[in-house]
Amino acid sequence: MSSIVFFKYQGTGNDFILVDDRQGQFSKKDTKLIARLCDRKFGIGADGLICLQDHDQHDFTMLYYNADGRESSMCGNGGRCIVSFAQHLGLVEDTAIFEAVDGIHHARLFDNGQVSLQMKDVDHVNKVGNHLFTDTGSPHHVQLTDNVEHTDVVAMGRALRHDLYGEAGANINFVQPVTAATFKVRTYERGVEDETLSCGTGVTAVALAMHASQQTTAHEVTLQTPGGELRVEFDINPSGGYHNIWLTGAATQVFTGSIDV
Ligand SMILES: N[C@@H](CCC[C@H](N)C(=O)O)C(=O)O
Repeated sequence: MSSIVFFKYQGTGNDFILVDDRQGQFSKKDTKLIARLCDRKFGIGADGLICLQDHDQHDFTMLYYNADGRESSMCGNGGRCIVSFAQHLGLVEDTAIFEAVDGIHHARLFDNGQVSLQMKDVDHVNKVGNHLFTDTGSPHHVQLTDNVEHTDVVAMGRALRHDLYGEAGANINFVQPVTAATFKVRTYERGVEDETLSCGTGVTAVALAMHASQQTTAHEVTLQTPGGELRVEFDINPSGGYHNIWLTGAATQVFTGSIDV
């Protein structure tokens, strides 16, 4: 039997197991192991697992795995958490540059525990029937609803995730406008196959989709999720699309430990 040292983080309630894999010893191909570590009854419990690895030019590399144990696309809240973890390890001070599956990310850390993460540029927000779709590092369906609190996010999310997007799936966001620049959001995440308390790439998609569909004219949007508040700022490309997109919110270490495997 061996043991794994881990660090548990959460970013607006989206929770992750962080592993310092600079020695390259973690079994990254072991889907069953990662799923078991993320299991809330048989493991540590988390929406995903993130490995921090060395990078030859930048501060570190981020590898992201969903709770089902499979490597996936970008995780915005996880990106904010790994930046905070890198500061904890002494790898960065108040800024960071790292590589993730969707490219290079810049980040800023603030004394109040907030972390801002620059997201990849977004060229298109597509309107399809009664919803919008965009890719902010991960694929997101965005759908307006009159009452997000009473929306059956799990049942509707699960159905749409498969019916509209097939095997690969997408994350499904339900949105309710609150003010001219504030929206309530609940997200069903593929790979977790459940609602999570917030989703960073999800609220980024919502902010851009609300702007693209004229639900807001603001370039700084507040997103209220069940796990807390996030802010998304962006600039508009003259030819369409968005750049200089920043996601900001808290990222906190919850506990550390080791687990026998
Ligand atoms: N929670 C994440 C998104 C993680 C990836 C997603 N589940 C997928 O597979 O597309 C976030 O904060 O962005």
